[in-house]
This record gives sequence, structure tokens and C-alpha cells, in this order.
Amino acid sequence: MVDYIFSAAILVHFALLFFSLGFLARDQLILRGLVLIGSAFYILYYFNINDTPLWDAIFASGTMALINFAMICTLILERTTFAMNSDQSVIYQCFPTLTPGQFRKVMRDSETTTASGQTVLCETGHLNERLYLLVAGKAVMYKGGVEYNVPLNSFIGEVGFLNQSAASASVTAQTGAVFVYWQVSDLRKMMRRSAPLNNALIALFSTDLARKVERSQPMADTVKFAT
Ligand SMILES: Nc1ncnc2c1ncn2[C@@H]1O[C@@H]2COP(=O)(O)O[C@H]2[C@H]1O
Repeated sequence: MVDYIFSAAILVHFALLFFSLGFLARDQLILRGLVLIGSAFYILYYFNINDTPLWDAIFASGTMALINFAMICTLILERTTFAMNSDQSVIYQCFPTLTPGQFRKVMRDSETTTASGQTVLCETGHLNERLYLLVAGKAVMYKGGVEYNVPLNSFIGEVGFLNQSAASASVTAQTGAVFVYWQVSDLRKMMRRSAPLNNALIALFSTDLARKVERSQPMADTVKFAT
């Protein structure tokens, strides 16, 4: 018995333990991490079980472990803000419903620009081709004969985007305003390809809309003054 405990064969039982724990885990990262440890025990076993290591088995297990390791790195990158530069980390604050991985994907299709003069972003009654996020400077919204300053870190054009309708207001960015923008068609394509991303973006624009409604005044033509 003592001999068995100190033999190479015991390594298979450690591998079995880690694989079993891994397959019981629901979280993909934990599952893969435990399986990776299990693979390491298998490789040690194949190395020590004979006078000559079982190279074919070591190669097969090593290849699978390497693929698993690459996927673990991808998962960590998707779940963390690690490797985001400081500008991206700031913009990520405006995307609370997206995972870091989803955010990176969305940002790949975006452009960031600084208005060199007064720039019309949306015009009432016209379909928006772009959706904007104001990250610095000033943008003014014109609606119902009233001018409002668009709050920083707000989306512009999400109403038309969600409703597939024309812009409900005109918005002009002032000189020096910095905004990130996406082509509406690119965003729609991305959302069609991934249901989780679709849900995360709809939740995001809905939250942004709720914040705008919270700040807004009743519409002038529907106000009934209390006496
Ligand atoms: N009451 C409001 N408060 C804040 N932003 C608004 C308001 N009405 C319209 N907007 C923004 O102005 C944009 C004009 O185009 P959209 O209607 O597509 O989306 C609109 C919103 O992003």
C-alpha cells in the first residue's frame, strides 16, 4: 500500500480528482483551471510510469493542455479590464451592462473624434446613420423649441436606434467636443451575431434612456398646471 502511494500510479488518481472537480464546476474558468491541473498530473504520470516516458501520450495531453491554457487566457481577458488603456477604462464606465470582452468587441467598430467646428450629430425627423457617445466637451440638443446641454457620457441617437425611427431631436456638438461613434449598421450586425451582446446593449441604452427621463421635464404641450 505504501509502495503504491509513492508510485507513479498515484498521479492518475490526482488527475482523476482534479478532472472530476472540474467537471462538477459550472464556471468555465474554474472548470478549465482544474482540468489544466489534472492534465499536469497526467503528463507527470506518463513521464514516470515507465523507464521510457510515454511520449505520444505526453504530446497528446500537452497539446490539449496548451489549447486549454490559451482559452483560459482568453476568458481572463474577456472578464477583466486588464490590458485596457486608461482612455478605454474611462469609457468602459459608460458600459456597465457589458462584460470587458463585449466592450472590447464593441469598441473595435468605433471611431473617436474631436469636433473641429460645430458638428450636427442628429437632425429631427432624419434617420441616424451613427450612434454617438459624448465623452468630453459640449453638445446641445434642440427639441420643442428648447435647448438643452447633453450631459457628458450620454448616448446620442439611441432612441432612433432602439425604435428604428427618425431622430426625436436635433443635436449639435460644439467645437472641441469629443465623441465616440458607431455606424448604426455595424452595431446592428454585431447585435445580430450575438444574443448576449444584443441583450447587454439593449439594457445599456434602456438604462441611458431611463436616466434621461429621470432628468427631463414634462413636455410643455401636455402640462396641466396645478392650481
Ligand atoms: N429629452 C431628452 N433628454 C436627453 N436626450 C434626449 C432627449 N430627447 C432626445 N434626446 C437625444 O437626442 C437624440 C436625437 O436622436 P434620437 O431620437 O435617435 O435619440 C435622441 C437622444 O439620444
